[in-house]
Amino acid sequence: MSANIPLVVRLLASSVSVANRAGKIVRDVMSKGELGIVEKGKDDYQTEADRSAQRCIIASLAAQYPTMTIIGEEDNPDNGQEIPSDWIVVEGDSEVLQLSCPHHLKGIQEKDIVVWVDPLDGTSEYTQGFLEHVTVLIGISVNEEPVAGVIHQPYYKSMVDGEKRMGRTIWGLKEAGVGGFTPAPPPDSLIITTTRSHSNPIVEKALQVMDASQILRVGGAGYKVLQLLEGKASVYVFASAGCKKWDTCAPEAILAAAGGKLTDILGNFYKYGSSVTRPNKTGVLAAVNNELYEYALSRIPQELKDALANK
Ligand SMILES: Nc1ncnc2c1ncn2[C@@H]1O[C@H](COP(=O)(O)O)[C@@H](OP(=O)(O)O)[C@H]1O
Ligand SMILES: [Mg+2]
Ligand SMILES: [Mg+2]
Ligand SMILES: [Mg+2]
Repeated sequence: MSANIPLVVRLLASSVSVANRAGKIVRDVMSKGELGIVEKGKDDYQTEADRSAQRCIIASLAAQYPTMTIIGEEDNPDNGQEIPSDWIVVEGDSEVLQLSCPHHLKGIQEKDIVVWVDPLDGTSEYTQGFLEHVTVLIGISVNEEPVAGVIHQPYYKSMVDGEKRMGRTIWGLKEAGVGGFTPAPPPDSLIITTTRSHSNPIVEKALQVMDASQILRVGGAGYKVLQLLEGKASVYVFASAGCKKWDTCAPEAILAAAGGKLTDILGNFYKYGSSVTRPNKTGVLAAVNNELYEYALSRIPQELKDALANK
């Protein structure tokens, strides 16, 4: 890769390529049928696919960007095993390498970047066979702010030049654009997307106040933001702790690159520096444009905001 291409663009190109490789690992683990499920906490699981995909992504990025901070969801996923050499991906996606870098990101160095890796978002759905909901997320933050990201969907089916293709990779770079999918306008009526497997009474209360025509309950922060980008849902509402920085970094960056917004339920942006706490304690609120976002925020009652902020 040319050293003349700005770091952020090279890193996004590397992230697209390695997310594709990680997606193949996710499919291979499922085909073998040995998921190796570990219960990390209540309603919180890890599989061999989460562990292996994370090892692939972190080893590949660390090999190319040795001084950069990379934070993955899973703790100690390697268990002392060596990484297969074909899991190390070092070439970058050629289309992304052509991107013109926003001026203010041109001088960014490895020390200014934190990469947030969710090797498999939607693990509950993966173990239950809702495979379309599963994504691989790589979020790139610069000085605490998400600026670029990748959402890879390993089980997305399409036809390319008359051939069946499995998997697709959506990317975004703030102020430069998005790719890997066809953006669509939001639906005509208000459709909310929310959690399928992590609800509670406050989550439900925040859905009721939206006065929506439909509520879609699907897995993963990545998949919910894809539904916003593709015009399948108007707003993503999750009034609960539970999501972490690796769930929202890539989706927030791509949504912002597409003109949208992702914050907590109070309307505040999360920060993504290496020392922040991992949990997104005050929930998630997101939309593909400002009008929908402001509508949704205006519907959240103060007592609900207080309930989340004071938990
Ligand atoms: N109550 C909770 N406990 C643990 N994880 C939660 C959670 N609520 C949300 N999450 C995490 O946030 C992500 C999106 O959740 P959801 O599908 O419910 O919207 C999932 O990421 P992972 O699948 O990567 O762990 C999920 O585990
Ligand atoms: Mg998890
Ligand atoms: Mg996740
Ligand atoms: Mg995960």
